[in-house]
Amino acid sequence: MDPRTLKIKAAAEALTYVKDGMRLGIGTGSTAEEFVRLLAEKVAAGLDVIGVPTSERTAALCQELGVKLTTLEETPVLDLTIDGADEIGPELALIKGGGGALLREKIVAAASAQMVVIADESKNVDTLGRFPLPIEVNRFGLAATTIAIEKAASDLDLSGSITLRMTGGEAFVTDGGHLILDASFGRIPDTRALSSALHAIPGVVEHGLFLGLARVAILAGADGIRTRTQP
Ligand SMILES: O=C(CO)[C@H](O)[C@H](O)COP(=O)(O)O
Repeated sequence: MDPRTLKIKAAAEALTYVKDGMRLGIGTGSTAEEFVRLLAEKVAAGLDVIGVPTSERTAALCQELGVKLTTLEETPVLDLTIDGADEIGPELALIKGGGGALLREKIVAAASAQMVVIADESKNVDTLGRFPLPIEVNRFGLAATTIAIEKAASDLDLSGSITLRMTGGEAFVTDGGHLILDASFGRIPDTRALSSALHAIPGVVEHGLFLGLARVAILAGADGIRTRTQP
């Protein structure tokens, strides 16, 4: 089955979690975009929901397709966030941020009563870290922040390249105006320790480890849909 079909299947299953009147967090990325397309069809058929987009890109798609939007200022408590992921590990710990929206994605997920992750089976892993961990950093002090991240990683026996994300020959800039460092650690056995160590570095705005946020992962594979849950 081609990758897009799998994404659509996962997105369609996620729609069953959406109920009339819900306040939604709406994720970013190609899988989340399939969800927005299906959601827009339901909205056109009469479903009444309102959403907080996790990126300017998602906001633009929602506006184009007629999905009503709000902000966390107007609607600070959400019922459900649907979003993709780059990796889904034990206890539904995630790596996110491949699309560069990790800061807003984490804020929106944390403001939601439930987070449902949608992906194809290839994103399910035994240990997080094969996908480079996105770390959003302030522009100021980039070199010093990078050294501090290397030191924090080394203290946890993690090593690997840490590279500034580029796009079209220029540094990638997030919706919040920050930069992204992609850290290729290979394996991250202790995600909580790394999360705490990164949060302790002043130039780190946020990182792509999503711990204790996802409650459901909908995984689409050649054999059908599999749902993983985390109490
Ligand atoms: O975290 C993300 C964006 O910041 C995305 O959810 C993640 O990169 C997965 O994207 P895709 O569905 O395109 O594989």
